Amino acid sequence: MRNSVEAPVALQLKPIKRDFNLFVSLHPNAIHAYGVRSHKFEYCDMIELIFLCTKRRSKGQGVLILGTCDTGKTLMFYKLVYGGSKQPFTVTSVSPNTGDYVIPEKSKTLQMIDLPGHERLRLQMLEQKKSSARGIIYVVDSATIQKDIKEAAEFLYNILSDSVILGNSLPVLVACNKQDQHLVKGASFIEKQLQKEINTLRVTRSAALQQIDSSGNNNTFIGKRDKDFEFSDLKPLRVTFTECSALETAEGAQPGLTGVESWLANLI
Ligand SMILES: Nc1nc2c(ncn2[C@@H]2O[C@H](COP(=O)(O)OP(=O)(O)OP(=O)(O)O)[C@@H](O)[C@H]2O)c(=O)[nH]1
Repeated sequence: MRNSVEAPVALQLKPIKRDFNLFVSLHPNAIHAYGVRSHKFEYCDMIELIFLCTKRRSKGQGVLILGTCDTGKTLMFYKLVYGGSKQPFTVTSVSPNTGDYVIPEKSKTLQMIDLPGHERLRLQMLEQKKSSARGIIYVVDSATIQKDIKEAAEFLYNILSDSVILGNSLPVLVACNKQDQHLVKGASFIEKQLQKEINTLRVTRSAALQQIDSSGNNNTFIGKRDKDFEFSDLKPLRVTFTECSALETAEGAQPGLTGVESWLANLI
């Protein structure tokens, strides 16, 4: 994880001695970190305090495109990175694809990273790339989601319970792809189904882990303990849903990737 720290201008200050009350009034959030270890506030405390005040949440430029197999991640990647100029014939990915996406009208660039959906590779690849991420697009196939709900929910659960992703509050967009097909499920239906499945998963996963760790301490329970799981319970991590279609059809079918592009525009 990269932490960017602003230039410690206060290092140029002369060593000072101040009482604890002044320290508290300078930085109330740091009381917990310092406690009442010392009633004197020294030069080295000042340096630590400056660090605490200027430390920023790590933010990479990468946007991970994740999902199970054949949901349309690679096609989406090509559409975003190369626009309409390249409509590739995609095959099952075994390694990441990376390329730049320039946000229209902002002249800012995000690095799109399409990761393989194969179950043997996806967690390992996520592990390698997660710390450089600024956001995650989780792609589901809206035509087959009912049949594949367990696998789709399980991978999403792994993502949402990851300590780095939770710790960095990475925004997650669930892209309900292939909306150009007939009889597909809409975003709100998919959201409810995923919530239901994750609700079950978090109980079974926690129970399994409690058998291993009798202390009962594990970080895999996401959401609130006293109610059914809802994505909104993960705040400050934001999970949003959009309907999209990565495939360009002859009629230029809607919704295309409009929802994905407006979400990307708000990432920077
Ligand atoms: N109808 C339709 N087909 C799509 C859409 N997006 C992708 N596809 C098709 O779905 C199939 C799988 O697409 P990929 O982009 O290779 O899927 P992937 O998620 O990268 O698959 P893996 O590499 O196995 O993880 C291809 O035949 C695509 O043409 C879409 O929006 N609509």
